[in-house]
Amino acid sequence: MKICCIGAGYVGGPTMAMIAKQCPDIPVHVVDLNQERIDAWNSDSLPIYEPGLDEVVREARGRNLKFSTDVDAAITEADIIFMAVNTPTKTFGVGAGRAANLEFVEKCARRIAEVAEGHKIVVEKSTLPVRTAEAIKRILGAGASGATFDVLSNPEFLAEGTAIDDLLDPDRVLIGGESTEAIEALVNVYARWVPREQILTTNLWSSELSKLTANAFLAQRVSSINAISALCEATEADVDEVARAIGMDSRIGPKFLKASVGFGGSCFQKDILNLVYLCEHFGLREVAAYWEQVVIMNDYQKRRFAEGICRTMFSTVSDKKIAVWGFAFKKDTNDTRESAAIYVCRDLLRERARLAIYDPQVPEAKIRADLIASMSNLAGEISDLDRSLVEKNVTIVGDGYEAAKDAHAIAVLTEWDEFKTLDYKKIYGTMKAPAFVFDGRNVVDRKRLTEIGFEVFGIGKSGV
Ligand SMILES: NC(=O)C1=CN([C@@H]2O[C@H](COP(=O)(O)OP(=O)(O)OC[C@H]3O[C@@H](n4cnc5c(N)ncnc54)[C@H](O)[C@@H]3O)[C@@H](O)[C@H]2O)C=CC1
Ligand SMILES: O=C(O)[C@H]1O[C@H](OP(=O)(O)OP(=O)(O)OC[C@H]2O[C@@H](n3ccc(=O)[nH]c3=O)[C@H](O)[C@@H]2O)[C@H](O)[C@@H](O)[C@@H]1O
Repeated sequence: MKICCIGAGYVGGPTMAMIAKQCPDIPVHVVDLNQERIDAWNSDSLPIYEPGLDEVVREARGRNLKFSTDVDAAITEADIIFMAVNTPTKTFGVGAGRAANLEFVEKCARRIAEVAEGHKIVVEKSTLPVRTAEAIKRILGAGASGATFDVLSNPEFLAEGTAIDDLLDPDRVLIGGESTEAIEALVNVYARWVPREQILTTNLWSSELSKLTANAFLAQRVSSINAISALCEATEADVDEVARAIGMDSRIGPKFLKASVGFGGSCFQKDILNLVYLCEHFGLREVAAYWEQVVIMNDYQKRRFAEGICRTMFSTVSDKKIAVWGFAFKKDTNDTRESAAIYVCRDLLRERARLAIYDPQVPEAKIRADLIASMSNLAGEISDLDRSLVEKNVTIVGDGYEAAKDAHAIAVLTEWDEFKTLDYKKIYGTMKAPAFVFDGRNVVDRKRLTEIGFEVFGIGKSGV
């Protein structure tokens, strides 16, 4: 048995590294069109930051884990082919801004149809709209090579920052398909380390839809607690106390109730918008509107945070220095896709603030590229004014202290652990007074900081 995976990104890389680690006798070949990414996977500096990933890759790479750009060879050799390519929101044509762009998945399927021989199991690892497998089966079936295929859906539930633990000890593995033999072949791979009762098998469509539904439910919890955070701020209730009180109800549960500046990441928004598009496609207008509200609430939360900063700082942040702590969409990742920080920074820049941004993992070029992109229109155009705001009003610095020096305010946008243990007395001494802290993640010790002299505003805490 041999495995290949097309797409060496945040999902393809870690999932295949884990399979290779747990199944030393199965050769695993991960391929990508992006040479730079493959080179990084073959180096000591992996393309993604993920706690524990280095060790897993180091153990398996060179033994039974290989990274290359030779897509055709990988397809030809493999018995099981995973497709873990990106499925971003469409930015053009019908469904722009909502539907998933299936171009990359379709290209994979066409390549497989062209070069495969014999029998292959093709696994949808990417997150896809329900009934995509129907299209994939047709594309594979139209190939001239005479190869035969089974298509399975095996969505991935790992979260960034905890990917290795999630892969090692998943709540469940989900496999949807039509052929019992194909399902069994994939079950046997995961069963090397995941207890059988946690490997769920379903029909293809339930599996595809379960992935979108899981992300929609998770994001809905964040939007729900964020909606309540606004009410807390108006009523002197404390959102962490409310979350704790409701989370102790075993029917609600305590996880995913952390109020924040808004959820980010490559998937929540795109998957919900995709769900909304699907519902509209099937004429389910009320269902579409229900789920869309989760994204609308998230946009409101990001906007509300930036507006709160301006309002609190005497209604102007123009020419004021604001330290931005954290740019990744959550801690323990270098991923910035859809990070709330991008939109908060954009709004502050448009108010002419000067930003000193620090993130322990995100490189300067990435931060600047994200800010430029956030100011561009759909055609990718950016006004001279917006470009000069990113060029002149943004500096990227090496730590939280440097960011806060001479600043009027600190905005905490990612919950990196290091922000809990900084020397706040020292920081206070270097800032302009009154020194504001806007904690978008509720990570700082409000009481201590207030005693030092800071004016602290949190999410769902009375104040901002
Ligand atoms: N990022 C995450 O934490 C999770 C993502 N997912 C889903 O997994 C899928 C992949 O996501 P990411 O890994 O984050 O994306 P990514 O953008 O990090 O990686 C995708 C990779 O596929 C490559 N690629 C695209 N077309 C190709 C082709 N025709 N041949 C070879 N390589 C090709 C790209 O060069 C890129 O390196 C998406 O559908 C996403 O929704 C699911 C669970 C978690
Ligand atoms: O399909 C995907 O891509 C993945 O999306 C999420 O994983 P991820 O986006 O990596 O990270 P999460 O931990 O879910 O956080 C998402 C966002 O919500 C925010 N969040 C999360 C939890 C919470 O209580 N409050 C909150 O604001 C985080 O800060 C982050 O910005 C899901 O948790 C994974 O199960 C799924 O596989």
